[in-house]
Amino acid sequence: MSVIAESAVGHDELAVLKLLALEGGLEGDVKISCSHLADRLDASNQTASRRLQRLESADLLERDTVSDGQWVQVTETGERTLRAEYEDYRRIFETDAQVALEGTVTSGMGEGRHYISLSGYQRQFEERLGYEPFPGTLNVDLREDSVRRRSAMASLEPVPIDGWESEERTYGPAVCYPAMIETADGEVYDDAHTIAPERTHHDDDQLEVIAPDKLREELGLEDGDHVTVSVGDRE
Ligand SMILES: Cc1cc2nc3c(=O)[nH]c(=O)nc-3n(C[C@H](O)[C@H](O)[C@H](O)COP(=O)(O)O)c2cc1C
Ligand SMILES: Nc1ccn([C@@H]2O[C@H](COP(=O)(O)OP(=O)(O)O)[C@@H](O)[C@H]2O)c(=O)n1
Ligand SMILES: [Mg+2]
Repeated sequence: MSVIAESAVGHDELAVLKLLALEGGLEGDVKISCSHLADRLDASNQTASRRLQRLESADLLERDTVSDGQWVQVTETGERTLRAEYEDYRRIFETDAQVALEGTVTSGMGEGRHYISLSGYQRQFEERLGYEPFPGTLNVDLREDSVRRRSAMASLEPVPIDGWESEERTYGPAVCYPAMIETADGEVYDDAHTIAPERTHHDDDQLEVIAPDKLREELGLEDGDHVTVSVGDRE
């Protein structure tokens, strides 16, 4: 059922959702009539009504019908769907903008320390990031919307760290981006980088940050503390 409902939502329905949001549908209920909507869409009343129905079935919209029209409100799922579109346009038009990711500090598996200390990586950090990182990665458990927004980092300029080999084994490459961390108290640390190792035990919801200093000490961070990591060069 939900598959049918979801597949019924295409670009035409999204256009209606956007229109309703423009009329205030995100902030609260807006009152519309099908004929007004049909006018705006340059479509028939039936078409306008069908699109509203599909949006409602897909849980993107809530409706309350009254005698002279209907009250509509864009749902949380609806807002998320619009935001995903917005992120796409951001990626098209805003190259090199900052991507702000939010989450909470968390402990990992204690492996970051080992990898960051290896000379095959250290050499590259000093050369390409300009510092010797504190041995470890500060792990940030990203909020759901930030996990999605993370893909916007693809439009930023990365600092590549190459894979290498020792006598015993090979080590994978990683990608770094310049980053700034801000705590809930407004304390800021500027010279950090995010690091995404190609071989990792973590999923997309974990962001790893490296810096010349121990960030837990510099910023007084403990597990569960909220941080914003702004990724990308400042304009
Ligand atoms: C620079 C760097 C290189 C890594 N290379 C590898 C690798 O070659 N193979 C691997 O299994 N994990 C590699 N990892 C990933 C770690 O095993 C681990 O998944 C990750 O860094 C999280 O560690 P943490 O939970 O201790 O913070 C690397 C991590 C970093 C930071
Ligand atoms: N720049 C950094 C890097 C790591 N750390 C912390 O240093 C410790 C060692 O890092 P790690 O990656 O080996 O450990 P976990 O992230 O697995 O807990 C962890 O407590 C990290 O949160 C930090 O405070 N500042
Ligand atoms: Mg770590």
